Amino acid sequence: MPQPILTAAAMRDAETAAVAAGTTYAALMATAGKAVADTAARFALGRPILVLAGPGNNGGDGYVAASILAERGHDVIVAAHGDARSAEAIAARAAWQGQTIALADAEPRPILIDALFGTGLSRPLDADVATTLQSLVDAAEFSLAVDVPSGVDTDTGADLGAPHGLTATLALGAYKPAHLIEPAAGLCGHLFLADIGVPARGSWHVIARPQLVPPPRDAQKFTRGLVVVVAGAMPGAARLAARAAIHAGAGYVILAGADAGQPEAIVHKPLGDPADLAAILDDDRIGCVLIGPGLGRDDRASALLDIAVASRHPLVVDGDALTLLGREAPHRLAPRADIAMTPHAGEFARMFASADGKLLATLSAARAIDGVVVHKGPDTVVAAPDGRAAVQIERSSWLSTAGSGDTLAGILAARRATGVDFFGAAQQAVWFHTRAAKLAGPAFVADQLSHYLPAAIGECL
Ligand SMILES: NC(=O)C1=CN([C@@H]2O[C@H](COP(=O)(O)OP(=O)(O)OC[C@H]3O[C@@H](n4cnc5c(N)ncnc54)[C@H](OP(=O)(O)O)[C@@H]3O)[C@@H](O)[C@H]2O)[C@@H](O)CC1
Ligand SMILES: [K+]
Repeated sequence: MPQPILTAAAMRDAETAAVAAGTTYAALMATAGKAVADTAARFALGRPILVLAGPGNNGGDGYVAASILAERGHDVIVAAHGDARSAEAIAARAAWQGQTIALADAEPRPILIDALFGTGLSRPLDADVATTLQSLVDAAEFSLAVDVPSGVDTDTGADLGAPHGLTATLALGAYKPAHLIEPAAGLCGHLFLADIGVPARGSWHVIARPQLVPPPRDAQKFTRGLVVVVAGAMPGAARLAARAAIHAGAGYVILAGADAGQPEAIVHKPLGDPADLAAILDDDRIGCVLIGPGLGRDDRASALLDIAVASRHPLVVDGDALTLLGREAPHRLAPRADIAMTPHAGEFARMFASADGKLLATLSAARAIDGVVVHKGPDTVVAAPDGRAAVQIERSSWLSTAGSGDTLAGILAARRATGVDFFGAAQQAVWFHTRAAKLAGPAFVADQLSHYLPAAIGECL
């Protein structure tokens, strides 16, 4: 099973369930604190440690970690902020035998453990706390956030005054949205996950490496998956998408409305009148249609979009087609089942409201169109209308290049055409896209991405 992603409330529920099943909150805190101590010790290499301990159970984890590290012979000082509140945090603080100073008096030390606030943060950090925390992080050689960086909203990933430049974050028990959704994800540094013995389940998870099987022995090009890519005003974008589709496992790719270019295996079909598209799409062998990359935004583009929406095949809507739909997206796509769209942040904002953070906004969009929404970015979210969501954890910032989105859309169409449903196909597409980018190396051109897709697929067989 891929790793689940839990909100703060869901994590608390999981802890409550674990306690009902026989453990105690104190035992959970002991396990969490030990995980923090183990991780800090790996990187401390004997250097002096400063633990910042807040008033809640995050601070409690910090006191436990401080005690374990001191017992192991490390030089540890705790800087406390606020009185411990919960019974477990009070006990953890009482058990700490070493030096305790006030946060305001803390001097930098090479190793910093940030246990000020965790999933219980309920408002932005006070300005003086944020300033002190930032200066201690800046001066540290290695800084580790306990559970989440202090000052991020666990559920939305909003920055509520968290420090920039943390070296690492140790997620306790399960990933939370803040570990994966920007801007909080970018503030975590290296991400580690500690099992604290709390069984965590949910309908959200991180995107894992796909598991594929080769085509069956009796496979032929049409059963492997027939993709139709519709070209428009800027045919280069559709060509990139078609190339990605044929490298991503589709058996047959038709580029409607543009010269195919390379590779020759892509089949070109001319589109004189938009109505020609209806004839091309009248084919039961088609496994997926992609419309949008370089489509244009004029009347002809809109007519092509209407024909694609009216077709009976699984449909990927991307690029210009999303801008054409705008706020009308839920209405114009209402007659459709089996649909996926791939907006970047700007296209998403033109179609849907974005309150409540990226994860919830994408889930609500998926419900609105009754289809899968792939909300692209460094923190791509794939959401299904039934409430399932998957978030990218492997990343490549080199994917921020022209044609990258066209390539993703082509991969998605190919994976859907192989028979995977859109929720699964979208996760595969996001994974292959990122993996191909890593294989391509730095500063690649989007045209090159397709060539690395077969190797990425090969890693999943
Ligand atoms: N349950 C368990 O056994 C386990 C829990 N674990 C650990 O517990 C963490 C969650 O603990 P938590 O719920 O106590 O929340 P946490 O963030 O430490 O502090 C909340 C306190 O801070 C206060 N406060 C909030 N915002 C503030 C602000 N801006 N400025 C000032 N104060 C502010 C808030 O006050 P209030 O909002 O009530 O006014 C409240 O008093 C979790 O992240 C993990 O590390 C795991 O180890 C597993 C075992
Ligand atoms: K923290």
